[in-house]
Amino acid sequence: MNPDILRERQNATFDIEKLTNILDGGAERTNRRREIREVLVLNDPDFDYGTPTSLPTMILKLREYGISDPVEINWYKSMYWGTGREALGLHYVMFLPTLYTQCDSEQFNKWVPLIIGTYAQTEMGHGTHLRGLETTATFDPATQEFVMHSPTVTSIKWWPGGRNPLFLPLIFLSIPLSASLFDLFLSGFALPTCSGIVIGDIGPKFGFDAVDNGYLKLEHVRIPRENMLMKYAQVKPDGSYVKPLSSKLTYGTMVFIRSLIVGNAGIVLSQCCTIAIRYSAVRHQSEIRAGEAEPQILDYQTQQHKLFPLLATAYAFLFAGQYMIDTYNRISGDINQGDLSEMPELHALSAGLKAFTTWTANTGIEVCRMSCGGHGYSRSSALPDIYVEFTPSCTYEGENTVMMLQTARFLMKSYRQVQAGQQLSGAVSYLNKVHHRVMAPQAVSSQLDLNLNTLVDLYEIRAAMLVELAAQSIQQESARGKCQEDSWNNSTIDLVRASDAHCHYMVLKMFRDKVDQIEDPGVHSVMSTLAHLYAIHGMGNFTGDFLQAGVLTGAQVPSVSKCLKGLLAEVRPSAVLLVDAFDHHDKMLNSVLGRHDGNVYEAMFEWARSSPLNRTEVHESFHKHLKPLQAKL
Ligand SMILES: CCCCC/C=C\C/C=C\C/C=C\C/C=C\C/C=C\CC/C=C/C(=O)SCCNC(=O)CCNC(=O)[C@H](O)C(C)(C)COP(=O)(O)OP(=O)(O)OC[C@H]1O[C@@H](n2cnc3c(N)ncnc32)[C@H](O)[C@@H]1OP(=O)(O)O
Ligand SMILES: Cc1cc2nc3c(=O)[nH]c(=O)nc-3n(C[C@H](O)[C@H](O)[C@H](O)COP(=O)(O)OP(=O)(O)OC[C@H]3O[C@@H](n4cnc5c(N)ncnc54)[C@H](O)[C@@H]3O)c2cc1C
Repeated sequence: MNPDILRERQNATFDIEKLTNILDGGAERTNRRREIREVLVLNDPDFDYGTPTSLPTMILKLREYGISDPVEINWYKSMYWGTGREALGLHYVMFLPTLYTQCDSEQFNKWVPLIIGTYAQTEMGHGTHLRGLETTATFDPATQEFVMHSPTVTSIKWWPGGRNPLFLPLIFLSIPLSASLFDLFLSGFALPTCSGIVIGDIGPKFGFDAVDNGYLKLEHVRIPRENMLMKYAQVKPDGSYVKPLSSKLTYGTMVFIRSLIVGNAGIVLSQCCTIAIRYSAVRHQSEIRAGEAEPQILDYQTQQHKLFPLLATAYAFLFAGQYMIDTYNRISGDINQGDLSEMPELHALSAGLKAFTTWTANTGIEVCRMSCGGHGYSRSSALPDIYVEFTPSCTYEGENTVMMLQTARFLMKSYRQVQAGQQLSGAVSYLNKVHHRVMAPQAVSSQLDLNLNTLVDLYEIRAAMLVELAAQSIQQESARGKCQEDSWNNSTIDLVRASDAHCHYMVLKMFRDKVDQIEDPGVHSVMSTLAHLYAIHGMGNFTGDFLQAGVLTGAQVPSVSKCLKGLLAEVRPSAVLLVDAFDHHDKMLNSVLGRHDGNVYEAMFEWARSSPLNRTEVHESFHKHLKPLQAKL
């Protein structure tokens, strides 16, 4: 083991295993996750790590081991495939969940055990604006069929992931059927028997290469009436239409996956922090004091400033992900029982946190990569591949700006309810105080009150202020004679800013609540330090907001920076231990720089030597191209 890494792991001030247990949701979950990883994957003789041919093996193994719990499926898949996406991802996180939530019982029993499928909602002309989808579904009572058709080039289904070229069970959305906006259809197209179907691949992408994103053009293709997913809405044999409780129930899968993405952003950021911080502990470069040995780059304050706030953010997002999925499970359970009262709040929370966490993690991956210098640009670091695979999450499952504006819709509606004298509950209850809060500057002291609860309050006031400013912008636009839609559009910069601040407050609040639950003194202390770092770092980035909200004075601004520096130094001794607690296995991280043993240079040389370009002393291209040319010169 590299001596630097060894030294970093001595004198731990907290129990790493206990922190890993907290991240997993308990010691039993940690043990089960490791059992799946060590026994069912790594020690399985059939396991050939992540090669395409192993996809069928993976499916059969999941059945052989009786792994059916969605989270355990994901543990197995992520160990099998490492940090990359894989062809079945969409099947597990969109196709199956849609069948689980939108099939009636007969359809569920008929289809769920049997098929692998994709989710074709987006069209070439519309991804965000679902009411603009053009694919038609016309019911033919004479034959009890729906005629599916792509009337225009822009209506061609575009992007469905995992578009199996041979057999194409897919769920797709078509344009409105009477009062309902969308209905989901399951269409088992076995290509040889279905004319009128044109499918193909949409071509090379920025990444996401393990997933074959395709296109689908339908020319008056007929499918049985029974293929409409009929849990919430039905078309009867006589063509009459039974409306769903809410047209938004069709959007349920998107809410589910957005809820998952919040935790996934935390996982991906934790992977990158593991790589960058372990590497920074073994990389020596330049000098701090003339004549002394080159220091670990982790001892440079700028390196700490790049990485430690991201480390704190990774923990924050992992805890936010736990909260999000718990909230999703609770509210979707109520929805299943017919209680839709919290559906708008679930939509607003999942949409906003999905955008907030993916935007932040996306930027953070690049900071981690660049903090590793040239070796960060090498594929051996895994960081370029992680970035390429993660960055579309800012676009898919709801483009982030659009998602932030969905949250803003909910915030504006809540603000108007407060103005009308209503008492709010839930995540927006802080708006109840928006008119009564004394936003006077804190005590004249130039010292910041570092109590975590106080910091949460400051973020709450900042969010409330920005919500009010956005609402006032809309009111000012209306007062200038703008229609409601133009008043909204002319305020969307403020609206996104308000949603971002709302999400920032929510994430810090969740972090604080999680820290409050931690009983072990050592773990509580180090997590409290990270939560403070997360809060203070945000205050440094958005100082203007806190000054404008009147909760920070000009005299206190220097202490924000001073406090930040102190917290960076406080985290330094525990940095490697904090990434060890994420418990990412070398095989899954697949990074020469992030190895648990820190033996980077030896591994990098071996990695380079294994390159196909190094299979022969002289590359074949010399003999094929250069040598003949030299002979002619
Ligand atoms: C078996 C399970 C296995 C689980 C495994 C466990 C773990 C997995 C681990 C990791 C996985 C993590 C991540 C996964 C990684 C990758 C995922 C894999 C692949 C990704 C492939 C990508 C797929 C896709 O992209 S599918 C297509 C996605 N498309 C969208 O999201 C469309 C976005 N656009 C919209 O949603 C629409 O703009 C809009 C928001 C619906 C707006 O609609 P519209 O009506 O036009 O506008 P509004 O007038 O604004 O809204 C009207 C009204 O409706 C309310 N509303 C809107 N949406 C919803 C909703 N979803 N729910 C509830 N209510 C909604 C809105 O608030 C408004 O209401 P109001 O009028 O009262 O204000
Ligand atoms: C890797 C990948 C995989 C995908 N997999 C699937 C899949 O399996 N199935 C599927 O159905 N789809 C899939 N998609 C498609 C994805 O869901 C859409 O790309 C996404 O919903 C965005 O829609 P769009 O591409 O039409 O972008 P647009 O909505 O055209 O966005 C372009 C720009 O317009 C802005 N904009 C749009 N509307 C508004 C508004 N109301 N207010 C302000 N600004 C706005 C956006 O902010 C953005 O800046 C995938 C996409 C990617 C990248």
